[in-house]
Amino acid sequence: MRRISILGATGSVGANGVDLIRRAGGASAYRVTALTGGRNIARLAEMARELRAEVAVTAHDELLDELRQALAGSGVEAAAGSNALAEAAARPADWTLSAIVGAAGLAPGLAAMAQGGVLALANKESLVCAGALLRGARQAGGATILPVDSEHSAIFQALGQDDLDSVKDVTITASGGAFRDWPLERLAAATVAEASTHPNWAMGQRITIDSASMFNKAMEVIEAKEFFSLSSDRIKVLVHPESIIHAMVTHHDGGTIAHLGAPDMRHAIGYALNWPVRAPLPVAALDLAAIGSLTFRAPDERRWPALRLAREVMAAGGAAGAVFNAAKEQALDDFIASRIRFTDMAPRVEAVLSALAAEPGFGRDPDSLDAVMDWDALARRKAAA
Ligand SMILES: NC(=O)C1=CN([C@@H]2O[C@H](COP(=O)(O)OP(=O)(O)OC[C@H]3O[C@@H](n4cnc5c(N)ncnc54)[C@H](OP(=O)(O)O)[C@@H]3O)[C@@H](O)[C@H]2O)C=CC1
Ligand SMILES: CC(=O)[C@@H](O)[C@H](O)COP(=O)(O)O
Ligand SMILES: [Mn+2]
Repeated sequence: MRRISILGATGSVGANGVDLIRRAGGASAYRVTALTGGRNIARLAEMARELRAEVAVTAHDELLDELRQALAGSGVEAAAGSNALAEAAARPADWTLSAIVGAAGLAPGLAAMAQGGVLALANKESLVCAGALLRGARQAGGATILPVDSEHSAIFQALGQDDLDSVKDVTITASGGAFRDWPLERLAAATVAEASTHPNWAMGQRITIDSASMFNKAMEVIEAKEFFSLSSDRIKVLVHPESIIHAMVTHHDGGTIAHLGAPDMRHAIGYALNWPVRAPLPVAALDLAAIGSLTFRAPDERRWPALRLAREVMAAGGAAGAVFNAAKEQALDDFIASRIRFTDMAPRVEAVLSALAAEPGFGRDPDSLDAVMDWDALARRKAAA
């Protein structure tokens, strides 16, 4: 029986993964090694009981007793804290869904890679802050990384067996998020509630706000560079309000292959779960006649300065990705806590990048998890200040 683990099971991507496992037969179809979560102990315990997980882990030490009580009599081990998270991720599993939000997903993701198997990667922050480390782990441990971010899954699927040398460029689409059509002068007053709605996708709050600021797309451009080893000039962004086309691959022969689908993450997660086989999934087929038309616009960098920052990060290389991600996470925390305005986030991240560019070693790829987390901590402190 295939062994699986889901890191971040209680979140939006994680719960979609659990839904697919449940529909495939749950504990009678898969042996569930580890399920992890954060603060949502009731949900974590319920999932772990249902799927008869070997271990359930909360990231928070202080919630261990609550998790133990919720799992009493179930036979599921309970554990807590960041070390326990990495230890659970390191237990043998053939397939691990990396769906923790933020740089907190990096250490458990690397631990899962070290034990081999497939890492189905939704946690884009890992590739943004530690692309070189993940590539190294892929080579060293014999692990396979499959993309779960919808655009990267779309590129992967559109590429098929084609050689990257035949590819002129790839295009990642962006919905434009909550404020796509707002007048620019209104953006400074955008509230957290307004930024936390998405026109097409149901997702966690953080990525939803990142969609509105376009930091999500900025991260995805860097993710595409790291995942597919493409240079920045071969990765384009196109605003596509309907979120039906997720990505396109354009070849030197003039052909463009697009990947289309309903905005439902169970497609990308299920594709990675069943890869290399295409199994049926509970995802609605497209009715293009009902949709009628698909529209496109060029991205406006005045509205979305994060896109320009992504290009600068890719040009800088080295620790820039780790600094960019951490400064963005801190700026997002500050926006959510109403300490800064929506429009303050990009200038804050840009200021941190400029300030830390002068630090020794900034131009070198961080060569260990500790080195990445040192840059991460420094960037957060700078952004908070
Ligand atoms: N949502 C989506 O459709 C998509 C998401 N992604 C990416 O997937 C990842 C997950 O996103 P999403 O599911 O929306 O996020 P959610 O906020 O919905 O879920 C995040 C998960 O991570 C857990 N978590 C939060 N903080 C920590 C921490 N410090 N340590 C360990 N675990 C933690 C949460 O636990 P708890 O809730 O119990 O506190 C939850 O299980 C992100 O990297 C995102 O960018 C990519 C493409 C699409
Ligand atoms: C589902 C997914 O992959 C998200 O990253 C999505 O793409 C967000 O939508 P935006 O296009 O608005 O960033
Ligand atoms: Mn995406």
